[in-house]
Amino acid sequence: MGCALRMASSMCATTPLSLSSSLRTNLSSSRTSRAPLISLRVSPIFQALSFQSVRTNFKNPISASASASARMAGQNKKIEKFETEEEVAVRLAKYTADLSAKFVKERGAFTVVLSGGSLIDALRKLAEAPYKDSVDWSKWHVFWVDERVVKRDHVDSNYKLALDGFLSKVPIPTGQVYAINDALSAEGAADDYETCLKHLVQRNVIATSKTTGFPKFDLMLLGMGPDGHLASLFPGHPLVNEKNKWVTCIKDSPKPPPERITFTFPVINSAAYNAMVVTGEGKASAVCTALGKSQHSETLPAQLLSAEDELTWFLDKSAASNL
Ligand SMILES: O=C1O[C@H](COP(=O)(O)O)[C@@H](O)[C@H](O)[C@H]1O
Repeated sequence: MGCALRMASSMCATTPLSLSSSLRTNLSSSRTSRAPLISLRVSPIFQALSFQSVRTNFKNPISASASASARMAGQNKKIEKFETEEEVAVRLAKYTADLSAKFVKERGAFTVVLSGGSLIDALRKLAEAPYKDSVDWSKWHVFWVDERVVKRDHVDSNYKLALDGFLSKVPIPTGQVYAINDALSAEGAADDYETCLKHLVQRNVIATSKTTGFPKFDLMLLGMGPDGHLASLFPGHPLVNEKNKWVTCIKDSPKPPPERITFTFPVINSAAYNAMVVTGEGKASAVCTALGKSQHSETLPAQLLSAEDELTWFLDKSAASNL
């Protein structure tokens, strides 16, 4: 695709600058929409990347005709159903681009949280025309709702997945992609990421929820496993009940790899907009339970998902087949 990625920062895992100074470095360096390569010694959490645009052809950008949208009574929860996964991807691109425009207009920045897994492929249309050129990528700040404790170039890395499938195709400033520090232990990486978020909240890059006091990301783009897990919050695991921490770690994930870090529910549910994107028949049963249409012996994490402004479930026909 002619897409070039250059690792730009000098990683400083052993002797990082203080977070506040590394943050200053990155925020100031990211004021230009195409940030130059940075060769400062910065905390690895503020990894700097450089992206080169690619050209793609994309016809018939919006065809959400098969969408059946239903707002659930009395809740800020919507379900949008589509015939195919392709239509989900088309709709998700427009939905995300529209929210980007809204938040850039309202607050001059757009804070977007990515998950790993199938979500990244579902974002593919956003890196194509018309959005590739119409979205103000310079205002995007990108975070991860969960990450595996592996090196960033490891096949299991959610960062690598997003980089290869989406981030390397759009010109988001290098200092605004907040990868997790892959040189730290699970506990260390979770603490480091939470500290990073706190600095960005202080600077109002990330908003704060007036209701909960937790960070209020503009949009989280989430996926759900067939077992009903989201982020790295798994059914029956005590982390599902965490009430205080923003970011925590799990060392016994039932889905490999076992060590991960994850946002907690107070942070996830404080997001302005949460988009849960689910496709495929293998998830139909969990979708049914998560949306309260069937019972399960234990509460699935996906059942606990909400949002401050609006939660939308984007489903293809297969995922919605038990509803
Ligand atoms: O392990 C993970 O799984 C979930 C779901 O992945 P999917 O491939 O079934 O969509 C994902 O959302 C999460 O970020 C990831 O770490």
